Amino acid sequence: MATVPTYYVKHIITTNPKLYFLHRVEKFQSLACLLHNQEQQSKPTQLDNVNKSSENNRDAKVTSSFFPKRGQNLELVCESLAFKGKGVCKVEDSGFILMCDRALPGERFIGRVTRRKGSYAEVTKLKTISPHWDIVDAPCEYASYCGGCKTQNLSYEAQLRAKEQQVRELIVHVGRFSDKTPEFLNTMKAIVPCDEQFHYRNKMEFSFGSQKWLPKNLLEDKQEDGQTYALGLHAPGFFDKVLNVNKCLLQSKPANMVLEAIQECWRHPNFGLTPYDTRCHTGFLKHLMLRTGRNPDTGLLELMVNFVTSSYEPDLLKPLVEKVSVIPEVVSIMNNVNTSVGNTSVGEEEYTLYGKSSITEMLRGLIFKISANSFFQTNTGQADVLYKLVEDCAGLRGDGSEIVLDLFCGTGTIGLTLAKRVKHVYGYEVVPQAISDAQQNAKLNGISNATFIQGDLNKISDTFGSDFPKPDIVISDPNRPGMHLKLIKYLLKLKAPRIVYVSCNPATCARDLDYLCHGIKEQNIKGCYELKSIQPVDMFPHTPHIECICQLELC
Ligand SMILES: C[S@@+](CC[C@H](N)C(=O)[O-])C[C@H]1O[C@@H](n2cnc3c(N)ncnc32)[C@H](O)[C@@H]1O
Repeated sequence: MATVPTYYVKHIITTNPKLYFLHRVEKFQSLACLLHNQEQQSKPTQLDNVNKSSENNRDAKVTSSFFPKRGQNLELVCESLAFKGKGVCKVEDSGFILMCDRALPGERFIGRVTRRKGSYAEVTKLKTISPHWDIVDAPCEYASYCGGCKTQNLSYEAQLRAKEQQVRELIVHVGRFSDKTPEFLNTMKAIVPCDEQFHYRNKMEFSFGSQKWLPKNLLEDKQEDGQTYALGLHAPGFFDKVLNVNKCLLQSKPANMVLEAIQECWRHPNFGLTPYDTRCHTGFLKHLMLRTGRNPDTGLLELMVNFVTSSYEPDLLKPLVEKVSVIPEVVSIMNNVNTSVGNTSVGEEEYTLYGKSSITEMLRGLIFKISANSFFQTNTGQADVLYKLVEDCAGLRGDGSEIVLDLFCGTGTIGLTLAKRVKHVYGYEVVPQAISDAQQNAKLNGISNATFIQGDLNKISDTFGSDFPKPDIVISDPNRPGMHLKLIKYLLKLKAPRIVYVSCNPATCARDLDYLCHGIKEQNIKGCYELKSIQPVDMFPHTPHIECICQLELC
């Protein structure tokens, strides 16, 4: 029988959060079984007791292997946070793992098993018996049911601890780095907190929907207005239901003024505006994207409002444009027209309805132009901190002699912030618009030693690298799936003296670090890097996202 190579399985597992979790759970499971077998088999377990008292219990002889069953109610304690901020609960003795959305470390609660997935099960929280450790009041009225800020009622210090612990576990279990050596203490740095824990997002995308969503306990009180149309955030797990939101504490104050102004008027019957219905593909308004930047001359906030619609009908948008253009910070109103049935906000056509077609932002002393669809780090303040750390890890000599290869360069931000201290920067990126923004950003800042090339780094050929000199430093900042194996192999062959790996997914990051440092055994490829440091950075308080900067040096 043909076997699938382990490196391939590992690559797939860490790219897919669900599979990754399963894999991790299986590791815990085997450990738990091992420990369990060493214990006295006759000892009654808490698990047995729960089974016996359960209404669903058919037979007192039911063994732990049949546990838990779908629909069963259990009393659980959350131990830690895992992927996507889900709470991890273990059944005492058996170590069976249950995952519960919105359960926080230390919380004792009653949960109902909704799905059993092989070696772990999913649970829905029914009732909290005693709250989690480090409980705080969530300032946002939607925090307990909006999918965005899952940990707003966990103290910020506890959020940081949980994130740091996740990175550490991944580096040890997936990356195969030992945390038992004295060097590990120096390698694994403490997480860098975010100074601004609210109003830090410079971009928010809200959706218009024809079906307002409310959690069950609020249905009776709040749907008296008879309104079914909503503008807000997608209900967790639903592509067609929208939680109506009048204010989001993660975005800037002027962005909230725009949201409120639109909420006040868009349903007015005289305007004839309809939300796009994602099931029957009718309706006009799809998304409202709000981007906040800063004017480089005055330092004042400036806002772009982008309406994503299913067709181009500027007259229909006129009342909304009039309403928001009076807000002093609004300097750009755009219309992206997206005729596809998909949920994306990038339009096939783009129109300027008011003011300019882009806004600006400042980062590490440079000015960046941001258009409606260009990628830009969503937390500007913390991006400044992140880029400073990247520069430190790059360890530039500063004599203008080095070559930097900036992989997944987006609009060129990292490479451009390093350009003044190096000989040349070569940036690679798949999105053509981002490349053109990067070139304009270089011009805007008077930088002539940066070249940006459009290309797909998942599809590199054997000739990749022939059009630039061997780099001294490689910066790699991929999106969540991490680096493709082809790119890893290229880097192992290239042997640049230093790699700075910036990651927004610690699972794929740990996997890629394992390849670069320990090699790919099945392919007889040796690793040739040493992990010098791994620095988690909190870019997004109250959410499960974690950024990491890793410094690697050629052995
Ligand atoms: C996390 S962002 C980093 C952007 C940039 N370094 C920054 O800090 O603003 C990842 C970037 O990788 C790009 N990207 C994703 N897949 C890619 C691929 N296969 N080839 C090249 N670029 C890709 C995305 O378009 C995005 O701009």
